[in-house]
Amino acid sequence: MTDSLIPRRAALALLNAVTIEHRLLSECAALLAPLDAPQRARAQRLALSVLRAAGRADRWLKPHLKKRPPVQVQNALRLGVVEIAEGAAPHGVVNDIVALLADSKRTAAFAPLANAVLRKGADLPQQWGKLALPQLPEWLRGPLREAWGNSAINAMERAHFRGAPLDLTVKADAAAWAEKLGGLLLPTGSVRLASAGQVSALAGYDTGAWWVQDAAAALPVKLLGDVRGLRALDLCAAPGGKTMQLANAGAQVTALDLSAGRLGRVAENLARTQLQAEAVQGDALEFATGGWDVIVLDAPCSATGTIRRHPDLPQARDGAEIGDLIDLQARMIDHALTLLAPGGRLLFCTCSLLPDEGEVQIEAALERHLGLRVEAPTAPFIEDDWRSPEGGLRLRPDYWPSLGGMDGFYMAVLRAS
Ligand SMILES: C[S@@+](CC[C@H](N)C(=O)[O-])C[C@H]1O[C@@H](n2cnc3c(N)ncnc32)[C@H](O)[C@@H]1O
Repeated sequence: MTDSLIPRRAALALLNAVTIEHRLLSECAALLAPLDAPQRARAQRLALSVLRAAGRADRWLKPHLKKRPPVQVQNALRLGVVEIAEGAAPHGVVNDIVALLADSKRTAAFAPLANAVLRKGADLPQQWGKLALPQLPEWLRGPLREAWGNSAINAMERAHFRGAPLDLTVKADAAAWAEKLGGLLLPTGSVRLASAGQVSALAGYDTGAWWVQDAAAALPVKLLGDVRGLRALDLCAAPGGKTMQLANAGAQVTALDLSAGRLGRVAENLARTQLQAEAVQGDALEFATGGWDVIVLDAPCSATGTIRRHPDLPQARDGAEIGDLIDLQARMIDHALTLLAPGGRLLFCTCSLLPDEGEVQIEAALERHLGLRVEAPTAPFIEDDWRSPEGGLRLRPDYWPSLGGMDGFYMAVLRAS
């Protein structure tokens, strides 16, 4: 097998797993296991590019196909179109796509069609930018349109298509690290790198000077202000981004997570960054130790705010689990409130774009709990249009367009009377 065919074959397997079996890329590690590290990275990059651009590739393909072929074939064609559009040598791409299709009984009959169609793509690099942006699937587009309106959706889709830079949360002296790594110091204190390559090869990784965390994901803990010496419970902690922020800011932290495997990642991250926290495996709904000054509830959610990093999500999921997640978030809020010390604060956040997992969740909690109030955050870097009426912050991928965007997030600090 040629060098180029191996990652292309693996990328196609990933695309089929996402679009046919509805698995997330994070659940497909086994498909990449036989590849060496550079091939694995290349296959992942290809799959991500194609998932991001699938709608645009389909638009280009449509006039060249009498009817839509089976999904495996469509995925192979998408792979070819996106690679050629992004500047790969068309001849090599076409040969490999034809070989991949010819290799399987189920798709072999389509190899000549792929050959004929992809050979028409020589001017794809020139045409690509003129084709309409890929759209989110309707299960997500509908509720988002209702919440934020059409022009916001278009802006979010543009941000999703652009993808995401690499953001770091730095333990100390972010400005110096931004300079050292050739990155940008963001207004909120995160360091942003345009293109990172291999993260573990960057300066400061081995010494634990920073960890990877989107700028939006780093914001909730910053809203808590000075937490030195406070007893802090991170109820859904893994992989530990917020635990590390709390520990680095001087809180005494307990990090809880349901998943033992994911809690292992918290331990690894703490060890690398030489930060201290007690790690506990358990269910947030059953955790009974109270008296916390601060509780962070970064609740399980639809993760729809992370689509620019995870373009597999809209295709692998269909929104069916969101009702259960909303119910779980409400029960977690109610239970967390019982664990606070008098005057303690609950920081609720989700990486969701859906108000039902953010603003509406907080409005409902305020109705259920008399005396509960939202503390409007005061940090100087907060922009006016981030504030939502109930007192929380709404972040969206289309914000900070000139800086490279941010993940979608919702956050609110609650104080019980
Ligand atoms: C959004 S992630 C948390 C990200 C983390 N706070 C960070 O900043 O790195 C949600 C986490 O909730 C955990 N989780 C889900 N259900 C849980 C439960 N009932 N109790 C505790 N943790 C739970 C998941 O295992 C997952 O690690």
